[in-house]
Amino acid sequence: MLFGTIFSERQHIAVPSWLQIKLLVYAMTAVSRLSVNVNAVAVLRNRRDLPWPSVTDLAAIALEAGAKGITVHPRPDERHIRKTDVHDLSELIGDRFPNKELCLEGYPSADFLDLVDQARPDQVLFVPDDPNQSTSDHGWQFDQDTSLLEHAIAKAKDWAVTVSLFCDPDPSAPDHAVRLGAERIEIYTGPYGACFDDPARAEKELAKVVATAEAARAAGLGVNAGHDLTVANIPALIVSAPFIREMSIGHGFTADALIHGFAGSVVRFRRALGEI
Ligand SMILES: CC(=O)[C@@H](O)[C@H](O)COP(=O)(O)O
Ligand SMILES: NCC(=O)COP(=O)(O)O
Repeated sequence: MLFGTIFSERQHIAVPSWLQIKLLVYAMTAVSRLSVNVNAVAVLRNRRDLPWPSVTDLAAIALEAGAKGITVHPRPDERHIRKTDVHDLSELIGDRFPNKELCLEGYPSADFLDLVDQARPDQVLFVPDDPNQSTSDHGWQFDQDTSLLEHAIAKAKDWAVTVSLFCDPDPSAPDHAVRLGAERIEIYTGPYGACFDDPARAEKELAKVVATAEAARAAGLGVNAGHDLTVANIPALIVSAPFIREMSIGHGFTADALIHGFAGSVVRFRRALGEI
């Protein structure tokens, strides 16, 4: 059979069998690509002046269950992740999970760069979010943001932190990221994730993400993807771009974990990624 169907709970996308075989080979040799974003755990905790649910305890469960790392996106108003969470997570990973990774996401303000300096995560994702934005919804406009990014990237490099830049699904973006000296990009997958009830549109959005991923790989960048990824929409993406190194997943992961538990959802997402 030339084509198989990548099944998901809500989406079905036909992909050639050779791509599925390629994914299997990658899966057998790769470590996990799943970085669990725990922003939503902090949202829940912050409803009360109480320390539960604990961001670090749930992060530990995810790491123990096989996630590659933890991602957080502290926002200037600390509406979910607080600076103290970042320090606690950095300590957790340093003390108990030295082979796992912490990724910090944020707009490269002086305040955020100070936090990166203090926490020294494995990776930083610079995102062009303004402080009032409810969530991330676009990548960098590279022609406008050059000097801000040059400054931030130079700092992160001094601290030996891997730099990733948040990019729209646009194949021209990776060249800008290379020119600025970034090591990776994270492709914004929100438009793809928003097509959960429209398979035809999902295929079109997926094609843009994959074209961008391929351009990034050709330019020598590591390729990450994130935003609104789910157990349902990951399989078609990973089978089309099996070289993706990391997917950071928060909202969809937490929704899934409310039903299946944090450890159970790590297994479900790793299965969607073809890793187990
Ligand atoms: C960079 C990105 O894609 C975002 O998804 C972000 O990490 C989520 O932020 P919120 O949890 O504040 O919506
Ligand atoms: N970088 C994307 C991320 O960390 C999580 O995004 P989402 O799954 O909460 O949309």
